[in-house]
Amino acid sequence: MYTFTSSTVSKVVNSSSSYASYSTSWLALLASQRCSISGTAYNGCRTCRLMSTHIQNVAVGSSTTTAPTRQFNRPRTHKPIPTDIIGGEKKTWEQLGLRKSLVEGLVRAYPEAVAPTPAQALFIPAILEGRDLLVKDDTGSGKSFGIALGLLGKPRVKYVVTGKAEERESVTALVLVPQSNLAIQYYQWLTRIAEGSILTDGVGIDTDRIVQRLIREGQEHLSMGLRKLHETKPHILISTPQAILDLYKKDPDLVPFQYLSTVVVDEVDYLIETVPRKDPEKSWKGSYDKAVKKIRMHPGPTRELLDLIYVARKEINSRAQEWAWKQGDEGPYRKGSFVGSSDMPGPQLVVASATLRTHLSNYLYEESGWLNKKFVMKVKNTGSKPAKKELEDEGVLDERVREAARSGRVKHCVIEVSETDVRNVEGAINVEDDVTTGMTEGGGEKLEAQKIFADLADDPQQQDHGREIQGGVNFADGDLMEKADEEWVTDEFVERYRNTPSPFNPNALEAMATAVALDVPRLALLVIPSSAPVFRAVYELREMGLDARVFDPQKPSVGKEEGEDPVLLVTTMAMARGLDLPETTHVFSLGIPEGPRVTGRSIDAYLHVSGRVGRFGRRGTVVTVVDKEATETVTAGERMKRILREIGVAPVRFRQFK
Ligand SMILES: Nc1ncnc2c1ncn2[C@@H]1O[C@H](COP(=O)(O)OP(=O)(O)OP(=O)(O)O)[C@@H](O)[C@H]1O
Repeated sequence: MYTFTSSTVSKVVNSSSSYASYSTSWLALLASQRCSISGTAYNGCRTCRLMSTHIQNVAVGSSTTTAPTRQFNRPRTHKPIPTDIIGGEKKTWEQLGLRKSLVEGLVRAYPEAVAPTPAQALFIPAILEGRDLLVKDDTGSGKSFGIALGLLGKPRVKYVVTGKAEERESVTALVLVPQSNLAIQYYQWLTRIAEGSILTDGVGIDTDRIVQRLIREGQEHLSMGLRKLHETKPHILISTPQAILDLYKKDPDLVPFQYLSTVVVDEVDYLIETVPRKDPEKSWKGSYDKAVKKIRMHPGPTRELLDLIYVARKEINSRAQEWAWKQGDEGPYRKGSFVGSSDMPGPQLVVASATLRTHLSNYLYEESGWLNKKFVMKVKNTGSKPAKKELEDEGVLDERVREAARSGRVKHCVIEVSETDVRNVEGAINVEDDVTTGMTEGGGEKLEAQKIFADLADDPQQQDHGREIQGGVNFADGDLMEKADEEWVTDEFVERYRNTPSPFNPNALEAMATAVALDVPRLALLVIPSSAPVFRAVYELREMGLDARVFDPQKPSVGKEEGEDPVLLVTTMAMARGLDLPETTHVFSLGIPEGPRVTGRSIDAYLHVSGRVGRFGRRGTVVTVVDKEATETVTAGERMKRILREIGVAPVRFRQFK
């Protein structure tokens, strides 16, 4: 499907003149090894010589040799090499290989982090060892936090400038994230831990030497981050793939890829799009082909960047694969071969997400060419869930999902709204008050839902919210956002919003506002579609009397006192990925995330949205508000029930509604 080897190299190389130095280091490495394919010395192997000529040619911009291109549908003959590892032993932080001062810093900054989770106990040593890693575990289980710790535990990369005696520091680890909120979160964790450990070390702190972020935040351009990066090279650089690509094209020496020790791709399934393989005989093959073609034409910045960083690995993996197809199992991976040993060129690659579907895993292992296949570890769900298939065979799935809904820490509610009615989706199960959700904990006053609706209905201003435009029309706040201050709202905003129809369904907003007023003790999060205007949503919710605010990761703790009005933070699906807001008890979603159809994508999207609560053993409530009007035979409520069933739970009744 996705061809790599020479075409990628040429593409990559043509876009950058500094590729030459990068490929030279790889060639030196190649020359010092025996060929893994022919088994002869590198210089005596025809394939190696061909390859090196090819790489040298493309490095100077004159690709003449064509390396073999992999065909997507060739049979896979080699055995899968990585082993899945589930769970791990209980260990202390020190036993994982983290140095004492770092652990002291961690415990000082995060006293609750007394011990690593089973998954962290597995992947932190693997990070320190330099293994490639695929980490898939529940939302809020500590993946990103553990990865950040592992990176802090790695030795600093230094290099000697040719002709000079001095050593220079280079960026050791590059953390790629989809958006600025997650970058800020990483940054905050890392600086807090580093500050704690430096206190222990008894030396001053230069945060810029430890971590920097290079990312566009709001209206801020990259220039500030670039200035810092020019002055000091951090141990860990957090950025987006696009920002690093832009930087590489402009100034490839600022973050030289050949010195990187680790590349982390967090929320990998968001950053790299893949599609499930389909049976060529089936009728929907056409749509699959179309999707594949689209990805080939627009591979996206993450693929582009990783192709660039792992260009040498791609060539080696590709040749090894070719060899395997010709020779049968294992050949290129045999003992003593440098393919797949820790000597493989390129930095360690760590990818993580709560949702890592098989097609993405397959792509990473079999097609991307980025992984060091013999030195890779897969750490997956440490919570044990029975396979859905097994449950279905036994005919117990429904009972199991109902039980999971009753006993789970997170309650999933689905509310259907129409012009005249707001009610729980049919079949939502009742749970005891004390196990519900934090609904009663320190909570807001118990108001009657009907009363609030009556109030809203009486308010002529609320009735004015137009219904002409609904769902997903983006009234980009554009220029106005620039002027938004702490309080976010200016007269200009108000003026514009008053005079334009709302893109939101007013019934859904009202129902949600009511649920917040009735049930949220202090802090909740509203996640709206990525294309929807956040400021507008905040404006409308404020008009309804809620303390709604645009989510700002720089001040996530709202710090309201008990008894005060709850705060509702508003953000988009894209900006919510990976966010950790421990104080949040409720998350609201307007409509089916990535809906309206039930697909792997919408199920994963729901998992990420709902995963903003119930993190690290906490409890929480997820409320999805959908439109009752059935535009098709299946209502949105029924679709949401299907999504919940897919993730192993049933809807729970939101008790203040019918
Ligand atoms: N070993 C630990 N002990 C106590 N708290 C921890 C530990 N590891 C992580 N945490 C806390 O767990 C919370 C969730 O961590 P993190 O954001 O890394 O989860 P995640 O698995 O990456 O979630 P998502 O999939 O949503 O991105 C954070 O508040 C973090 O401080």
